[in-house]
Amino acid sequence: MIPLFSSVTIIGLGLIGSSIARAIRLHMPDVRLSGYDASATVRARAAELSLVDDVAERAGTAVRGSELVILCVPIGAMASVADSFKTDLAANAIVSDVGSSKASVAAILREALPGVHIVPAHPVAGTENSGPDAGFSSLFQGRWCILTPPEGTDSDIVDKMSQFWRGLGANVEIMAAEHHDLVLAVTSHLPHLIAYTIVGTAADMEQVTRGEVIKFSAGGFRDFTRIAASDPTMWRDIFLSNRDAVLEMLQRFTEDLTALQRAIRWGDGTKLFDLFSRTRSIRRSIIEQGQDDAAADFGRRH
Ligand SMILES: NC(=O)c1ccc[n+]([C@@H]2O[C@H](COP(=O)([O-])OP(=O)(O)OC[C@H]3O[C@@H](n4cnc5c(N)ncnc54)[C@H](O)[C@@H]3O)[C@@H](O)[C@H]2O)c1
Ligand SMILES: O=C(O)C(=O)C[C@]1(C(=O)O)C=C[C@@H](O)C=C1
Repeated sequence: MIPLFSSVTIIGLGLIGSSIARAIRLHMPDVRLSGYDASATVRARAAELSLVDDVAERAGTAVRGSELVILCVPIGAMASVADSFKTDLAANAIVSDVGSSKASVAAILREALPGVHIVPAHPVAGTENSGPDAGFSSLFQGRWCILTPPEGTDSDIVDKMSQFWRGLGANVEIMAAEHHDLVLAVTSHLPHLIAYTIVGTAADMEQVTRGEVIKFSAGGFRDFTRIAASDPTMWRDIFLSNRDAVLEMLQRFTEDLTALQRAIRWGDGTKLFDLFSRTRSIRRSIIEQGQDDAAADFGRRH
């Protein structure tokens, strides 16, 4: 296969950046990889792990001569990072990112990098862990990567980015950034908000329950604590950047929760049973589609 890119730069060498680097090494071994991270500790660790061929001391040095630059930093850092390397970008370089919300990141990149080919992406794969040691090469295997190219993007460039993600093992879907943000608000952002809330509430209850919440945590609560252990910076930025879609979904959710509260208060067992049966079948169809936790479980174990 003709290599899609001869050189790729990864800015931000944490969970996602280091997983992309590892997957490129595995599936596209001829690609010249360079990287940069704002943290000197992460840069040193990336060099120790040989995640990339060159760990630069500046973002501008890392992107020089690169055909593809992927921003793997928290959403709140996208604008300043893009600004820091814009004068060093090669002509015709493609810039992409992996941010978990898309419309606001696309606007930030468009403004910071006028005239540059920008193809925002979101690999819908991850774990609650962060940093260069948390990444693994199979993270994207069989997972979705959603591309949200702005209208008018050259179709050859979109095809190239689709092939790139397929090359890393992902399935690719293309959609509008606003639609992505609405879908992910319900499938990813709201579940995280619920997990953060319930773990916070339980922690606040510790005095009343004499420490027994943590002591007897098993099953349901334990699953929530995994999600609620996710990176605070990353999730703060997701909620601030996808505010409108999250608030809309939260409104719907609150209404549904109130309906369940009524069902419990009035002893409406049929309503509860019907909902729980419907949700059980949703879980089963997710498993049948092969979208279970296999990749994330692998990452947690290794
Ligand atoms: N964690 C997930 O499950 C997941 C999944 C898909 C997409 N994402 C998105 O990927 C991005 C990165 O998330 P992650 O989980 O890899 O986080 P991470 O904390 O593991 O890594 C982020 C890295 O970016 C570096 N960084 C921060 N500011 C920087 C700057 N200004 N310049 C250069 N480096 C900087 C940090 O030092 C860190 O090493 C986020 O935008 C997030 O929304 C995360
Ligand atoms: O499995 C997890 O730990 C995740 O939360 C991963 C998850 C998700 O919600 O599915 C989190 C945020 C990303 O943008 C993509 C994936």
